[in-house]
Amino acid sequence: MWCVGLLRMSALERCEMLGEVGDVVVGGGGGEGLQPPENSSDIGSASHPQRRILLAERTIRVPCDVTGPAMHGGDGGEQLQCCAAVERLDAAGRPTRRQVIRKASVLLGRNEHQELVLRVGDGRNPVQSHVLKDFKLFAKFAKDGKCTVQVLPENTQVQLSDCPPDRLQVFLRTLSIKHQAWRTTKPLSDREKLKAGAPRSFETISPLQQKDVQRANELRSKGLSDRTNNAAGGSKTGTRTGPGPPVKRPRSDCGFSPVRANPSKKPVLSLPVARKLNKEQAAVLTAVLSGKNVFFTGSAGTGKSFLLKRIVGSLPPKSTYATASTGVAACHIGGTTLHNFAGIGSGSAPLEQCIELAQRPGVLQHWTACRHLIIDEVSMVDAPLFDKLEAIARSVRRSTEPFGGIQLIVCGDFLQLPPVSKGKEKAAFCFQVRRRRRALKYLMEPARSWRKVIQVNMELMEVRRQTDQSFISLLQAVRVGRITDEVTAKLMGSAYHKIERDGILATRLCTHKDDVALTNENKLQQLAGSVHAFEAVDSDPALVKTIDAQSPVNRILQLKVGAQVMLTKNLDVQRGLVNGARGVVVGFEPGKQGLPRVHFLCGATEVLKRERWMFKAGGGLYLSRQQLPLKLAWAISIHKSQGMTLDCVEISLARVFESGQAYVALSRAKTLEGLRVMDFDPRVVRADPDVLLFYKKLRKERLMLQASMDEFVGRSNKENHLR
Ligand SMILES: Nc1ncnc2c1ncn2[C@@H]1O[C@H](COP(=O)(O)OP(=O)(O)OP(=O)(O)O)[C@@H](O)[C@H]1O
Ligand SMILES: [Mg+2]
Repeated sequence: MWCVGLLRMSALERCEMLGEVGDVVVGGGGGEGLQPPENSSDIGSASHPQRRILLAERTIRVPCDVTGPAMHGGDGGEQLQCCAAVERLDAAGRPTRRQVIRKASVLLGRNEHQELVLRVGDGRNPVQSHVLKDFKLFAKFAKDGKCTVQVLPENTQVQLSDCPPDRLQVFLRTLSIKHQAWRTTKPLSDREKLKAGAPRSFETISPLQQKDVQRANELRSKGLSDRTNNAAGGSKTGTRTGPGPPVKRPRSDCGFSPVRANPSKKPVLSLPVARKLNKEQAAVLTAVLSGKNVFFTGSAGTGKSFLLKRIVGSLPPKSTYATASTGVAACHIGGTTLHNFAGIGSGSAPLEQCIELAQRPGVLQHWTACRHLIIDEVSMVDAPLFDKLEAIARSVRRSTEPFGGIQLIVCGDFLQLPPVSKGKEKAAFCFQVRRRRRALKYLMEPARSWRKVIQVNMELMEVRRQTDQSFISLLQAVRVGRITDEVTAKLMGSAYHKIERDGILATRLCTHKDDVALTNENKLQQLAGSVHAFEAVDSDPALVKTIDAQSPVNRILQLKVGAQVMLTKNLDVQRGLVNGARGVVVGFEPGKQGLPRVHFLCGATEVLKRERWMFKAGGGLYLSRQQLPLKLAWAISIHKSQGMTLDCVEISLARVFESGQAYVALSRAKTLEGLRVMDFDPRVVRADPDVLLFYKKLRKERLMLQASMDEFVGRSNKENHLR
């Protein structure tokens, strides 16, 4: 069965295989963790399902190993595609000669003497090989896809840039751990090498395994660490590794988490425990890496934003723009708003004017540099804006291709919040256009640009936010507006849920934002004790409005003991200190800063320090805000809660005004027990009929395609059998 074969195939072979079956090419791995695939023994078994999750247009068979591409031979941490600059340095460390390879292929391997070698090629031929014995690693900007390896005896440095960040981090981990594990073998002297007379060879390094980590750690505990433990990270000034004098302690820049609790007090290296993508998510990543324009959808909590972050980490940063329809959603994926990217203000000006705005210095650079445009929460992007962006892209990029040839990666759930309507007219979703008809007032038709641009539609089915199957089913029913008596009874019954614990009250989700501000202000005022105010430090105070629009934290945060708060950043996922975690302020530290001590529902009590958020502003500008990662959480608006996962919520649905709004509110809760609906009325639950029709059509197309594919697969299986 071809599924078994895939496990042992190279990326290229898999591309060919998939190209044959479904015309989808598997790209490089996305650095999805370093563990061997779970249940790897039964992956190839006959019972393992070949998954097809496409809604329409194409059918992708999910190769069985795409959940952890970084772990598999030929597709993991041993190679990079990026831009490389190789510089010769003089004695003072100044570059004297520089060779730039824009589309470089960088490989990690071993030569005939089993030495670690960094090989830089132009895709076809190796151009340079550097033995990594004594080198410095500058990995501070690994998260931005950049690093430098300085090879000391050669006085050469290799600068890598525009690497997919996730992949670079895996590459650096592999380099560091392999380098340390290699120290168990005594290096040959030049004389010994000559004597050995081995023919020149290069073998790509094997994927990183637990035994490599173990060996590196054993060496550390034997005291060799003084010389070697610095390969783990990097710093501004570089981290020297190799037989030099002891240097700085490692940092965690390239993804290492040196655990400091071991008895010897030495940092321990470990394989990263990155949360793996499930098969559906991995299939989407595969489709994206194949270069297709992809729309993926799925109900609330299926991990769309989680996956988008991985997609961002798997694409070259210089040409990838992560955006979302709202500032809060953009912040979840570390991106910017779509409006900000486009540089066309609100986008309501006529097309010609918008094209002019998009050609302003700084803004034009976004449009020309962009090769991959990511849009999260696309349900809130209206059709005129989408069509306009498509036309702008063609115009400013001087291309007749859809969206000017930019690869579009679009995600969202059209059964959640719709685009904001202007006036009384219902706004059109970006997959439809409004046409005036005589008999009917308006008729929605498929939008021209949506159909022209989107090549692959996929749907994530596995809900990750909730685990209780009956609650998941309840939410699915609400999503499509099918409210049974059982659903009504459960939601009405939730009004009696006691969800307060340890002084932490439920967050009220409000339909209108005025109610939010009022509730939070009043509740804070009602608390006894003095106010502690924390002012943000903004990189550019003149652009406070731009920062406010994208920041998940306010410029001024006022707290008192007893204030209900919510974490706005993932601080420690393992301990439950995640974005949306609920807590209560229990005190303030003594001293000038007076940092707040917060007790969280997960049980942890933490003193919170300022965190930094970075935002991309128009004109290629970066802005930042430093503030405590907290916001008042007596109340938040349903619109602001889109995309969030919340511990304990209280909802009043009486003033719901949008279809999908009730579903968004209810689906923020992780459990039914953590939810209290004050006044449930089945009439407030509405699913937009246009969206239901759109999804129905996509599913129908998928089923038709699947049937024809089944025929094809059945025939080819039979033929194989007969051969
Ligand atoms: N593969 C995964 N492994 C572990 N956790 C996951 C995975 N995928 C998603 N999650 C978790 O599931 C929760 C929901 O994910 P996410 O917010 O990305 O869903 P979503 O589809 O974007 O939801 P919404 O439509 O509400 O925005 C998050 O806590 C996320 O960390
Ligand atoms: Mg999301």
